[in-house]
Amino acid sequence: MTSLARALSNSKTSDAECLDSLPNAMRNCTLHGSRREVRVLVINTGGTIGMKSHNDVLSPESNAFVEGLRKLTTFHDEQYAQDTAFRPPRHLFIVVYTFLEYSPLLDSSNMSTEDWGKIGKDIEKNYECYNGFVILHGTDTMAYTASALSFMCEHLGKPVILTGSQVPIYEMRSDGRDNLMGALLIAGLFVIPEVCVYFRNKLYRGNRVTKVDTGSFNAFASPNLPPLAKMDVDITVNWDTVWRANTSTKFRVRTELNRNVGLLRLFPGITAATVRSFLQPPMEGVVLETYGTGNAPDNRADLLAELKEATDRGVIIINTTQCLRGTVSKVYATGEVLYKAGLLPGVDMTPEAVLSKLSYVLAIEGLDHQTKKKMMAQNLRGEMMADLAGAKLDLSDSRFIQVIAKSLSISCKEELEAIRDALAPPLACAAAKIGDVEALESIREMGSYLSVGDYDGRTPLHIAACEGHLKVVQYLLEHGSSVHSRDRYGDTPLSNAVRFRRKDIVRLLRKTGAHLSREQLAVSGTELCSLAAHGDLDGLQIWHLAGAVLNTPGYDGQSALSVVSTGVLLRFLLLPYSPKNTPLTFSYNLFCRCSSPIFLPPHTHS
Ligand SMILES: NC(=O)C[C@H](N)C(=O)O
Repeated sequence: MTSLARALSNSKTSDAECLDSLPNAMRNCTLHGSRREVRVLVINTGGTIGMKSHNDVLSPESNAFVEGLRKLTTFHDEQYAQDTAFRPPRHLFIVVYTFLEYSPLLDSSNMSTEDWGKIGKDIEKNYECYNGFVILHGTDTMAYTASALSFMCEHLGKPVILTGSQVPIYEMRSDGRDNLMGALLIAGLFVIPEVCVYFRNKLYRGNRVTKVDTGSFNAFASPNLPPLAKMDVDITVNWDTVWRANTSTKFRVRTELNRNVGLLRLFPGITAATVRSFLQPPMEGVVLETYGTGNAPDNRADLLAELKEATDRGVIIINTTQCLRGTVSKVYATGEVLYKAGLLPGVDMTPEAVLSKLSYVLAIEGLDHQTKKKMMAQNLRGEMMADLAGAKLDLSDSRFIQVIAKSLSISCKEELEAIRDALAPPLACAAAKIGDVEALESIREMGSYLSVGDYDGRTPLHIAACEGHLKVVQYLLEHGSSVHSRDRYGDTPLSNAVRFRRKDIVRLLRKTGAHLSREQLAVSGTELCSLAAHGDLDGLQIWHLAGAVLNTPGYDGQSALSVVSTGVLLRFLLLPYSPKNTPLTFSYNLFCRCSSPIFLPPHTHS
């Protein structure tokens, strides 16, 4: 453990102590200030990836992972860490990652709901400092943790990627190195706002996976949803499948979980007494694993009566299939009896996802029983197939695409889709520029992703933020645009709104969880001093709204507060101020939550 990591694990350590123990590498990294530097927080909870063998059995080894990685040149670029003058060429990315190691490290069989809460809270605490998060975790219960985190993380806008391995990373033949490298790259370079599992070159939605193999490196499957991304020679992200945030609410983690839930697997000959005792209070939510498309014996009145009695009492029972793939539906009389007994269909959810969804929904205070049942039937985080009735895209419905297709003599579906994908981003940007919500809606109806940027990586949200079109910004946020997208200059919609002084948009973006990046905060001191020196109250106000801290020193060590004239200062202090919205200070963000960083060598990203 580094001295800083040790300082961090002591909750009584003051911020000043943390700063004192800051290693040189960390100080250096603040000087790099490259726009191509992305930051990832790795939370190490344990699992085989960091285990060593003692008396022929594997168990987690504390304080060994970081030092082990430092010795691997692919995982740590010492030269970059030391060379403060080095500026990477513009087409290269540097992934700077930091470890937060839990104590004790756990075999994932020892994980509990409290551990899920701790991970969630650590993501929340560090949310603004990092582009993405990697959770090192044992494979045995990874599907449960990934599902639970997917529900606990509300309005998530950044990637949270769980990974681990089947063989410890210290061994000659280990899948851990590839898994960690892939997870770091995706967490750092892609805005995939989901809790995911990365394993064996594939990125899966976390609440869709299940562990299917004890011995293969291909340990996970996502039977009802294709992978979100594949890391072959190229990294291919299936953006059509990626879950969109659809929100203008800030990220938060809900750690309250109801533990009165359970899984019951039906088998021929199960007795009514077994079912009765399982459904006894305090049980509140049950995942019933049934046969095939959700079937149970319809010639067992005793069993069905126990189920009915429990649902009448308010126990929520979800009908899921024992099959690995497929969905629950009302095809057979043996399935219909379960609907009549008050069970809800689990559609195509995995048992892990249903269990954690129940645990999450049942713990939400202030919801009546009916609302909780309704939530269980809703697709909250992409955990189940949406109701597709009427949602099927028919490209020929779109007149615009039809006209273009006709003039190019194109008729096959693939070619039409290619045209749509090529045209949609610039069209959406043009619609955002003129504030045309209806045009954006039509483009979205064609099946296009409104977060895709133009040739400069500028998304419709960047453009609407510059132009000050509040309604468009609101619409885009509610339809999957990410507040964290960065254009080729490293600018975010928030920094654009600040530059063009769009206060109402800055407020909305902040409410949604947008924040200034480390680089923007680092230069904010000088910018604020300049605004203060010119008596530009409006400019100071907008930076303040965006989260800049007014006493951040500029290049000469002076802050805006020391530069500003008294008149302006007094006017400024009259601004409405809510302690809840106070941004974390720069030094707190940057140093006190970080242990010593490790540098990945530059990665070419096409
Ligand atoms: N491959 C693994 O990580 C298995 C280990 N028992 C764990 O879940 O922690």
